[in-house]
Amino acid sequence: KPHLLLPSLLSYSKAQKVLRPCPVQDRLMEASLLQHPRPTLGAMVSVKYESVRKVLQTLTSHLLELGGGVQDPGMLCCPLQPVVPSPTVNGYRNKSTFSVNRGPDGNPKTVGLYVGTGRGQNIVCVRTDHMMNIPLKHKQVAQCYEQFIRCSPLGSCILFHEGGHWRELVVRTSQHGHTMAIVTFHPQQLGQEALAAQKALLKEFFTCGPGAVCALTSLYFQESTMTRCSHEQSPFQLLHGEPHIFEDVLDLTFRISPDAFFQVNTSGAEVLYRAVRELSQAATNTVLLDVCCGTGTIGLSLARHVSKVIGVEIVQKAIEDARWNAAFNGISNCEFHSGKAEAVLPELLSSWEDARPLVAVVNPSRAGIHHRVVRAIRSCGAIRRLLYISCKPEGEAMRNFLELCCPPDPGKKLEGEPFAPALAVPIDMFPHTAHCELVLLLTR
Ligand SMILES: C[S@@+](CC[C@H](N)C(=O)[O-])C[C@H]1O[C@@H](n2cnc3c(N)ncnc32)[C@H](O)[C@@H]1O
Repeated sequence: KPHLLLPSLLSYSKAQKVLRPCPVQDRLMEASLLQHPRPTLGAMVSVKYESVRKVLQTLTSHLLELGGGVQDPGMLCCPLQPVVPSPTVNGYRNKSTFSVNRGPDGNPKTVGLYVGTGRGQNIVCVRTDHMMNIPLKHKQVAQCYEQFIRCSPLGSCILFHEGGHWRELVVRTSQHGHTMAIVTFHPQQLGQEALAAQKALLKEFFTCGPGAVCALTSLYFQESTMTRCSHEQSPFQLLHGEPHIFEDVLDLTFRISPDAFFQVNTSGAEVLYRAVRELSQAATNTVLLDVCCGTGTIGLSLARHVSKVIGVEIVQKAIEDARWNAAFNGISNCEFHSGKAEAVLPELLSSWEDARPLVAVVNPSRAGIHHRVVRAIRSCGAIRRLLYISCKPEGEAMRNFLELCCPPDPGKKLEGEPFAPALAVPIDMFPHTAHCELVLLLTR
C-alpha cells in the first residue's frame, strides 16, 4: 500500500505566501510521485545515522579550516553513538498541526498536511489517514474540523489577501487523556458580533454537535492575521474546558499552555532527558543552566540531582508553566527567567561568581541561538560542559557549533577558550520521518 512520507515535505508558511492554484490533474500527479513504498524503520534509522554523520563531517572540515582543534581530517571531530530508538514508534505525536487548503479533489476546505513544494507550486493538502506518527485522536479531531468548516458559510483562508477565515488546527493530547484543540481564524473584516457568532457555532459543534465525539477537554480559538501569533500578539481564547493540558515525564507532571513548546514525542523526550542527565555529569553541587527551557522540562527533570537550575525562555506563558510545574512537583531549587536568552544571559553570566560547576544545556528552536548568547557562554569561564540539543543540526545549529568551537576571534567578539565536540548522540525522536534529534556534547 503506498505511503506518504510527509513531514519533511511540509512547507506551511512558504505555502501560505507563495501557493498558487494549479490544475488539479497536475497536483494529483505530483502527489502520486511523492508516494513511496513504506521504508522499514531500520532503514530509516540508518538514513538518520548517515545524515548525522554528514553533519559531523561538515563540522569537522569547517573546524579544520578554522584551526579549531581538529587533528585528523579523516576522522570525525568526536565519536558518534548509534541512534537511540524511540520507545514509541506509531502514533507517538502528542501535538499535530493541520493546515487548511485545497485537497487533491480541489476542495479548498480540506484539513490535513501539505505534499509538494512551494517552489514547485504543486502543494496539495491531504488528509492524514496514512500518517503513522499521528494518533487516531488527532485524525478524528481533524476530520471533525473539516466537517465543521465544510458546513460553514465562511471560506477557508488560503492566501491572506484573498480573504477567507478558517485556518489551521492544532491538536494536543496527553497520557492523562486530555485533548486540546486550537483553531486559528483570520478575522478579515468581521466585527465583534459576527466573530462571537462563529465562536459560538464552533463551540456548539464540538460540545453538543457532531464534534462532541472528540471529547475535547479544551477548545481554543485564536484570531490571527499573521502566519503565527503569540498569546501577547493575539490571545488564545478559551471557548470550552480547561485552560491547560497536563503531561507526565519521568515521574513529573507538567502543565502546558496552548502556546508553550513541549516535545512532540513524550516517551522520546524521556529518553532525551535521561541522556542529558547522563551527559551533563550533573552532581549535587552543579548549577544547571537550561537555555530555551520551554515549560522547564529539562531543568526540572534534573533538579533533584543538582544544586540549582536556572531556566531562560522567551514565551511568557511557558515560563509561567515552568514556575507552576516546579511548585506542583515540590521542586524549590529552580529559578525561571522570562525573556530572550540574548537579553537575559549576557547580564546573568557576565557577573557570574558562583564557585559551583556550571553546566549549560541549550535547546533552541530551529533558528539556533543568537550570537550574543554564544558570546556570553564562551566568555563565562565557569561553563566547562555544554550540551547543545538540536532537531535540525544541519541548519543554524551548525553556525552555533562553529561559533562555540572556533579559536578566539576578536573581530566577531568571540572570546574565551573554545569548546571542542566530545560526543554526538542522535536520538530518534521522530520515527517515520527523516528528522533526528542530536545531542552534541561540547567541553573545554
Ligand atoms: C526546541 S524548544 C525546547 C524547549 C525545552 N527545552 C523542552 O525540551 O521542552 C525551544 C524553545 O526555545 C524557545 N525560544 C526560542 N527563541 C528563544 C530566545 N531567543 N530566547 C529564549 N527562548 C527562546 C522557544 O519558545 C521554545 O520553548
